[in-house]
Amino acid sequence: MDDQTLDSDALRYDGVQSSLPKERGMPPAIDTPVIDIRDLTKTYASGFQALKGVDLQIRRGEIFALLGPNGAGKTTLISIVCGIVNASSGSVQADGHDIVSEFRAARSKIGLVPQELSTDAFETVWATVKFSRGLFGKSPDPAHLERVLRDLSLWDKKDSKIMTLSGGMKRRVLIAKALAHEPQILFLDEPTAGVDVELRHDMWQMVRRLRANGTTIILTTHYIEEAEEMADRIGVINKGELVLVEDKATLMRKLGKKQLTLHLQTPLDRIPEALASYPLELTEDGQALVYTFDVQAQETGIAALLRRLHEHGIDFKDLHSTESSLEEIFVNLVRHGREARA
Ligand SMILES: Nc1ncnc2c1ncn2[C@@H]1O[C@H](COP(=O)(O)OP(=O)(O)OP(=O)(O)O)[C@@H](O)[C@H]1O
Repeated sequence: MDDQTLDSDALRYDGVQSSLPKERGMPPAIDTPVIDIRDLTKTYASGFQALKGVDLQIRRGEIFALLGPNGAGKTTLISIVCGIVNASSGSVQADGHDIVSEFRAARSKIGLVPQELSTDAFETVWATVKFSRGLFGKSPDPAHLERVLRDLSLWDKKDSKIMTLSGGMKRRVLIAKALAHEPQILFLDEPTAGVDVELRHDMWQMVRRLRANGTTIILTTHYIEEAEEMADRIGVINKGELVLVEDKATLMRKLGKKQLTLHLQTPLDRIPEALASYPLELTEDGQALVYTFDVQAQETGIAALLRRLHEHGIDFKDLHSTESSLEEIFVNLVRHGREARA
């Protein structure tokens, strides 16, 4: 380990902020990005361009969710940061270390939980996590490994061969392996794809615990629910381009729409002409009017709409409002991206 690594570890645990410049041999400021990706491109040998100039800065200690449809480039991006795939151009720094010229230092900061367990079927759980720690040149620390296995409810399986474990337990082993060398940054590639609800919640809990201890978490997911539940910030990637990066709350406020549903006293068979200028929809059974409005807008138009309804003798017996979910926001973003390119 070099001095800078030691210093930045100390800095993290003390929680001391420093803005002293790096050139003077001081550790990087705590608010410098823990992962700094600049203009990253990847063209595979087939000629396929999987990443088209991605810029992304991950903040220290955050949970960042990378969302994107199949083939968007999520795994490619993670694989480059973890040194599994070479970038075609651009640069990546992990905790101040260039992932190419300072590979070992950069990689030792990172834990990667891949989508699938490929080897180790004949190894015991204990042997495989011990081996993973050793790979990064860390001195043995059975107490740390025990903590990790206990946290993941794997302690009583420590002497079992991996091939004898259930799918969910194998997933936990992947996480234990990634945590064995105490990384500051943890990548989870589709952590809960195909796992049951209980394991998914266990994983969410574990992720929160790790974050509380200062670990930065980057997860890719197809499950919008997961991003909505877990993430501090969300990045959406589509066809190799980062379409947006935003605080989750801001994203939901900015792009979210609200809908007001008015349940009518008397069903309508169509929306009256006089209300045609309003963004109103009549439900199929004619029992309710749905009004969509922008959460951001200063004037929602609700008061005027209600007055108009009253003037036209349309009474309602009940009303309720709903907010669009992250899922709707995501689908819209990806769809609009496609339309813009078409
Ligand atoms: N070794 C390779 N050679 C050529 N093309 C590849 C290679 N690996 C990935 N690709 C292509 O690059 C694109 C991005 O793949 P990637 O695995 O990064 O997507 P993803 O967002 O992780 O998808 P998923 O959600 O399905 O896992 C896809 O079109 C894929 O077919």
